[in-house]
Amino acid sequence: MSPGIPVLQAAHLSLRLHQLKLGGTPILHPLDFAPTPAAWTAIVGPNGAGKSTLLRALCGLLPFEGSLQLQGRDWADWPARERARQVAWLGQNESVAEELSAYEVVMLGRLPHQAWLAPPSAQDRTAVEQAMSQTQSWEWRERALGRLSGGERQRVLLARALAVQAPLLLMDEPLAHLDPPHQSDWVQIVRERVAAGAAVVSVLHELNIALQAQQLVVMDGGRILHRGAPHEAATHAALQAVFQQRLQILQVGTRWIALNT
Ligand SMILES: Nc1ncnc2c1ncn2[C@@H]1O[C@H](COP(=O)(O)OP(=O)(O)OP(=O)(O)O)[C@@H](O)[C@H]1O
Repeated sequence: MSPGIPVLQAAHLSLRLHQLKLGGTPILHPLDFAPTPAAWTAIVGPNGAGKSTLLRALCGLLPFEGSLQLQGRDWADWPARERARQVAWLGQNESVAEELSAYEVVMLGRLPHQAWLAPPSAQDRTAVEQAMSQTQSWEWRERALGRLSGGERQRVLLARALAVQAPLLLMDEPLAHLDPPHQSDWVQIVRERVAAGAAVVSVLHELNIALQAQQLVVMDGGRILHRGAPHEAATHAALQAVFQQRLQILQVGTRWIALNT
């Protein structure tokens, strides 16, 4: 990564249903977005706010209007394999060949690093083992993905995203199916990635986890309504507004927590 150049920069990015061949309704109104370097950004907002659409557009999975640059270079100008080394993606309800072993699934994260048809290198195997150890999924490495529980499967898919070792990590509802201890482990993994210089962007419904991010992006109606730190009164006000004033945000020790009311 070149210093001073944003890892990802979306300018005037918008998306209408006709770009999905469905009409002309705007799903994302023109917005600018650039994840803070070496930081964790959490995107939050009510159902249908456009969070997943934004994240999917940011990693090139949806057609959009506007500009998207990865490390200062237009998204479309990147060779696909090179780009895949720069951006790791964990989607919602991803379909993956269920008969593959957990190890094989995580190794898919190394494909952008491998020469065509070449066997995995020692470096690939180390990256996979590290990622599976981090998500505590190593012990079921030989089990087929389709024979894992929802939370176990999610930890394998998280390991696949980590195994890419990309400077930008985009995750859509990464905590789905994770129990509270594994949610805390996820936060720890994100902090380690950020300490190593990565930018992490996650869409989260778990506000108490999102309030531990460095930056919150609050969305509603296909727009970004607010960006700010979790301790800022303006961030609390934006959260309360988009969630119909049905939240109380309290400080507990050094942390902020949201209570449903
Ligand atoms: N392919 C599609 N066809 C029709 N409408 C769509 C499509 N994709 C998204 N939408 C609509 O766009 C809006 C934003 O959807 P999106 O999935 O981005 O919301 P979200 O903030 O991630 O919601 P949630 O919290 O419920 O997951 C919603 O109203 C959704 O119904």
